[in-house]
Amino acid sequence: MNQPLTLQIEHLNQFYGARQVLFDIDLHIQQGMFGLLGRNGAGKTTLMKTLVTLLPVRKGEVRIDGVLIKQVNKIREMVGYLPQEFTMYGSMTVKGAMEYLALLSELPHATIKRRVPELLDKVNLVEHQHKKVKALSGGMKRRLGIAQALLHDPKLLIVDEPTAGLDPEERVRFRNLLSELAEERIVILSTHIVGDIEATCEHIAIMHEGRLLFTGTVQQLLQAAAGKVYTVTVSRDQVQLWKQGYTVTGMMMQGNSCELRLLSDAPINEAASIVEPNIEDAYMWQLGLHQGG
Ligand SMILES: Nc1ncnc2c1ncn2[C@@H]1O[C@H](COP(=O)(O)OP(=O)(O)OP(=O)(O)O)[C@@H](O)[C@H]1O
Repeated sequence: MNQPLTLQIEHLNQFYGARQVLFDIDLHIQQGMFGLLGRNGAGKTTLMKTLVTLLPVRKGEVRIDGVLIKQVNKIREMVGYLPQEFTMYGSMTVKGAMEYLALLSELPHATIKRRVPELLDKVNLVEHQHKKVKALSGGMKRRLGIAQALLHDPKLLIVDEPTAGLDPEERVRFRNLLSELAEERIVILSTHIVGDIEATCEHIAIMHEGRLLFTGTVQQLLQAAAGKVYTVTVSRDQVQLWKQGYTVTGMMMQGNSCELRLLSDAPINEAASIVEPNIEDAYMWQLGLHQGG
């Protein structure tokens, strides 16, 4: 009865007019939290919009829990979406806006009465429910965004760049909320912030220029960069030279010298030490592989 949820994306190509922006995307995602990492313009939003049926699939196949994405009405009942630029009725109260959206989603009255308070509680906004939406902080607005995306209890929740502009405390709180929600559904978190992924996702994909560069676990990503990350101390005036020769992932100035953290496929020199990759190094390593660096 309780089969694990799956999202299957096969040979997905996506276009804006004649311009192709996604190339042969193959992804199988299971229940839990999944991180989609990539620079601005990598194609993350396009993929998210495709999954929530805002863009039609012209080439390839997508199934959510076995249901083909072409069954738009069915799919819309299964997905919840918090877009990057999320705005809500600013002069309504938090509770009022939720109820209004629930009405627009044609939820039955009895369900609205039960679910709106439940969701406000889940996202920790009960004490702010009578405030106007425009008076909420950035973090609270995002949490309200999540609450509205959960109104119809979706099996797949998609959150696009949710922590941009949040302070560190709000960011942690928001990530924890997503982890909780992923206990009973698939949550896809799209971000260019490596730390968001590291803290929450076991499985990840890296996108670059419309293609998947990597899919696997965070552990596998780190493993792929093992033995490729070095630290070396150089004098300040040599820093530029080193930056031209290597991908530098960290710099720490110490008086007249500087400790560089850098990526290299081959040993550098006796003074350089190999260190454990962190996720940022590992991400940069994948980008470098793609660019032939
Ligand atoms: N409506 C559109 N029409 C034409 N091209 C578009 C459109 N939206 C996005 N693109 C292009 O598609 C590519 C992928 O953009 P997309 O927004 O999916 O990337 P992203 O990884 O989500 O980046 P960001 O975080 O900046 O939104 C980019 O080259 C972008 O310029």
